[in-house]
Amino acid sequence: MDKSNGLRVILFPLPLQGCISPMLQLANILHSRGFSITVVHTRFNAPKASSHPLFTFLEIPDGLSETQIKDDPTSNVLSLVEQININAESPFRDCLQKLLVQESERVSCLIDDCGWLFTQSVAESLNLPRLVLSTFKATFLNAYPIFPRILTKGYFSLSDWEAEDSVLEFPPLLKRDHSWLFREDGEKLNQFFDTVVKNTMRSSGLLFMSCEELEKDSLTLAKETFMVPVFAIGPFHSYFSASSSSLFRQDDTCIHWLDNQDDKSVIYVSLGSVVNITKTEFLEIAWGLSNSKQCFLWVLRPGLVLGAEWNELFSEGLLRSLEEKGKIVKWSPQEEVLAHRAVGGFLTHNGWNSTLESICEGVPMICLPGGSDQMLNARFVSDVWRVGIHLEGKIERKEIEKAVRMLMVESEGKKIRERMNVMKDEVGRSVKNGGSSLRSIETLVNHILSL
Ligand SMILES: Cc1cn([C@H]2C[C@H](O)[C@@H](COP(=O)(O)OP(=O)(O)O[C@H]3O[C@H](CO)[C@@H](O)[C@H](O)[C@H]3O)O2)c(=O)[nH]c1=O
Ligand SMILES: C[C@@H](CO)CCNc1ncnc2nc[nH]c12
Repeated sequence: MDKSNGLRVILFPLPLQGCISPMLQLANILHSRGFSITVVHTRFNAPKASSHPLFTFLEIPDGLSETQIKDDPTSNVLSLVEQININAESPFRDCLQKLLVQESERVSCLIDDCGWLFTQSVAESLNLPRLVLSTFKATFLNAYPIFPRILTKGYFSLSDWEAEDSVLEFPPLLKRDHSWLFREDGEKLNQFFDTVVKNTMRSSGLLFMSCEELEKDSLTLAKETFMVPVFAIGPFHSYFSASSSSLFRQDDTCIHWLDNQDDKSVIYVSLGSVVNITKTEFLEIAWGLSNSKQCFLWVLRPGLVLGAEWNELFSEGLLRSLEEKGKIVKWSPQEEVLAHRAVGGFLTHNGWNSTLESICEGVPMICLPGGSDQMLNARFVSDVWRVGIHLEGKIERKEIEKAVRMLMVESEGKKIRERMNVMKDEVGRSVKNGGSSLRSIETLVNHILSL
């Protein structure tokens, strides 16, 4: 670890697993460059301070009641983000004000999630520079300013069969992806995106957990769109594991189970921390996996299936046939799983973190996006990079069985795997000596020092 440079950076993640992990990776990167780190966080989904002894953690109230927390507010991300944006504003302002007075080191800047709507104004009122972290692919954030145009085109109401062709405004998205993109109220989203865009344009810089090897053009476009310095500083998974920021207890028994499986024989199945599926979809996935006759490791997160606690929907017969070939856990150490020699494929919802982790470990994917940026990530994986198979929203046992077999045993799968190996090496170079992300971090550090 480098020695301290006498400066402190304040970080403030959104309280979602997919936002906390990249923020703590950023914390590790900046700490390794000599910055002291304070992480301000809500009580809800508080990161585990004990996993990060090098950083200072400060909790602020978020106004969520015990009943709201018990009902799992992450089941509607936009409502949650709206609610905590209202509740956390004044506690955050108080906390930041106190910090700036009490802190013995000079505070260089605030870096927080693009989903916080009040932090730009708070930082300005305290004369503190603010940088923005987007936990999405840059292509997705670039779509925020053109959202009103997309909205008026009416793609959202198209039904699947009308919508095979691509969207001029937002490649490589297909029109049919749009009905899924945002299942929320368009006007509400419009306002949200508009605020994010305006705040980002007032900020001192924009950070992405991404790299030039993945999206050079989108990064250039982001610079032009938001007119602030842009830094692509990832993917750093092989250096600072995202799993160390896990909010839930990881079931490590799956690693021992993987140890007993053949090389590249297991399909890992996980839909991330917020996506929900219906009971019917859940059973179709279960039968699809079982009928594929391939080994699988399935993260069945409590709360994943709407209206179910955990695995009570399995009949005894189905459970028995699942257990022949599979292992089911509530939460996995995902990066360790993807890095395991026995894992040969990843059936994923294509959250940006999962997508990056899969690329870093060279694991080809089956894409089952659940909405928002996942629709876009999935198109890149299947249609642009061609390192995965898209289920096209068909959560049907036959389709799942077909895709699993195609990826794991057929010659098409072999080609996809070869392309993924090439991509893994390319993207891996970004964080090695002389790589684009390492250079970007150097520029970022100098930028922060100049603020
Ligand atoms: C289910 C499961 C997840 N994880 C980790 C892997 C990832 O680092 C992280 C999940 O992040 P993501 O793959 O981005 O997915 P998710 O939780 O849905 O993330 C949200 O935030 C992401 C980043 O903004 C978005 O790209 C997604 O669309 C959004 O839904 O949690 C585990 O370590 N073990 C697990 O069992
Ligand atoms: C409807 C969503 C757009 O997908 C906006 C609020 N959600 C979010 N806003 C900002 N960062 C996020 N990281 C994960 N979810 C996020």
